[in-house]
Amino acid sequence: MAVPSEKLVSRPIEIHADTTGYEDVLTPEALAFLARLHRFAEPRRRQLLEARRQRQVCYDAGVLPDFRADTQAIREGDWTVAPIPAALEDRRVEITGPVERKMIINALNSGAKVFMADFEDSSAPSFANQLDGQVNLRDAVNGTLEYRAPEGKLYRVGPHPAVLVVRPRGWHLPERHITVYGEPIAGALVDFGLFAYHNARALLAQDRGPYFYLPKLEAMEEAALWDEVMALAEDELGLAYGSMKATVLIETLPAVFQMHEILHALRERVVGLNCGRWDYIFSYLKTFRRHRDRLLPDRGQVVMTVPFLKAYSELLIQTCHRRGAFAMGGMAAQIPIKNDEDANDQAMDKVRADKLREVQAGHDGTWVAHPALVPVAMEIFDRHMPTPNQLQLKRDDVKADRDTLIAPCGGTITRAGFDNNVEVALRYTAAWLEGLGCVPIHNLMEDAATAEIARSQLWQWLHHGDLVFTDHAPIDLALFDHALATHTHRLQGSTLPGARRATDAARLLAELTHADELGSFLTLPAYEQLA
Ligand SMILES: CC(=O)SCCNC(=O)CCNC(=O)[C@H](O)C(C)(C)COP(=O)(O)OP(=O)(O)OC[C@H]1O[C@@H](n2cnc3c(N)ncnc32)[C@H](O)[C@@H]1OP(=O)(O)O
Ligand SMILES: O=CC(=O)O
Ligand SMILES: [Mg+2]
Repeated sequence: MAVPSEKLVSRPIEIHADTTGYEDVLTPEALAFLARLHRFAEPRRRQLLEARRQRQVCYDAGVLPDFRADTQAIREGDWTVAPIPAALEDRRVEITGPVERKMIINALNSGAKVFMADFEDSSAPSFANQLDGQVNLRDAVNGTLEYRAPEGKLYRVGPHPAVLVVRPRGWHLPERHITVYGEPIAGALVDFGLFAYHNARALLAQDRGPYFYLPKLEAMEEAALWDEVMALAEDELGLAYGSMKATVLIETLPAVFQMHEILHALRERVVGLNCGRWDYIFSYLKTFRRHRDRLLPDRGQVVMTVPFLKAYSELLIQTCHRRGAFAMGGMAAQIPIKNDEDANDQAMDKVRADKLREVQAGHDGTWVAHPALVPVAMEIFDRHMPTPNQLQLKRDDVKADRDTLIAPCGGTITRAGFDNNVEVALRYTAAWLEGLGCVPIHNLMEDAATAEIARSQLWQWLHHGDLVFTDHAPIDLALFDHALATHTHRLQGSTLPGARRATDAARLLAELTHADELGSFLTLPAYEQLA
């Protein structure tokens, strides 16, 4: 008798988790919709991830990223993106945050123009976090979102909520709790698909729409896959072609060389590009992991005015405005500092300076991580951007060539910078394993992207041999092991987020840092251990 194949024994779509409370989200129809998206996208998604690996092999062999020869006609062609919907015409300040119930209400009420609801950098993607997020967002769209705090305070969405834009996970992350014929479905499709299935029609009826931020793309083909997934979803849901809108984060080094191409691939639905500066720095580190001449200094020194970051943000503005798309700025990591007025003033000044640089460069809007920063950023953009956006500012003066976009970054590696990287990478990973995707550490917002920078820098500094600190002391693995043990001990004995998973996080970080190769994403091995 023939042995039944995997396809015959496993059911088309299965959930490997407790679904109590999610029955209205995980309906048979919604799951069938996810299965269709999966069957359509999965083979290509795998090819695209393989193409990323192949490109990295070339970079490791010494090849430098560059503009593509085969897409020159797109870069030089005369075309623009489709008109931008009225609800998104003024996005001067956008607040971002996890899809947690109270925070969604606070973000919608924050006075920001847009709320980017984040299933990605600020979410530890446990099944409960991602599904609770879907329930919360569905309630927000239906107008039934409320939250009663343990101390009794009732949270409700006010009369003028920010416009909702949802960020699904990147193409690389699987959702192991949902399988199709035994194969995990992409996290990106789960976050996008469930949100679209339950909310797209309702949003369009409210003069808003199914709007998305697309993270961590590395090539125009990855954008094209999103375009086709959205077109399929529109077709399945009976929506007009192009009604789903996308803003793409340019947050990888390979993608900066394909910004025209990415806009072109999504031209019927793209609204803008965004400078995802933290992942971009991480991507610079990863792309050049074998290039000793492009090591980065302490992450505190890698600010937006260093040549490679300045060139990236200005080229993004020029590219977007040439195509009629918005050029969104990024996130300053400062958050309000309680109980220290001077330190708080200094932090707010840094945010103001960052937002001033952005608006004067020609950005059409910016990001903040905390409601208290909305008026700070708003004041700068209102003063310097009297129009809803700056599409008219073409920035034809910008000349960002390949060499500037990958220019080495001067600076120093200090003991304090090394130690801070160990502490942040450990504490963030430990908090993430407990289910928290964004944590304040030393008064800075730390999320998956900033933690990736911290752990990649450690790897880079430790695997290029013979590097020394500013005081000439050698940077070596014994020092790392010692710092890791010290911070693990400290975290274990504290009441900080992550205390319960400190040992697991330390083990993971030690493995990643001692490994001969820089791992592609911290969150991939960490996901195996996420409760
Ligand atoms: C690289 C990138 O991808 S950036 C984008 C991803 N990162 C983010 O989105 C960061 C989002 N920010 C956050 O998660 C939070 O601001 C943190 C974790 C950094 C700090 O949060 P907290 O420690 O709760 O800050 P704090 O105690 O000052 O909060 C005060 C109030 O503001 C609320 N709040 C803080 N940040 C946010 C936010 N981003 N959105 C909505 N509400 C928020 C808190 O819920 C709290 O509400 P309450 O007074 O009603 O209880
Ligand atoms: O997602 C934003 C970033 O800076 O990374
Ligand atoms: Mg990012």
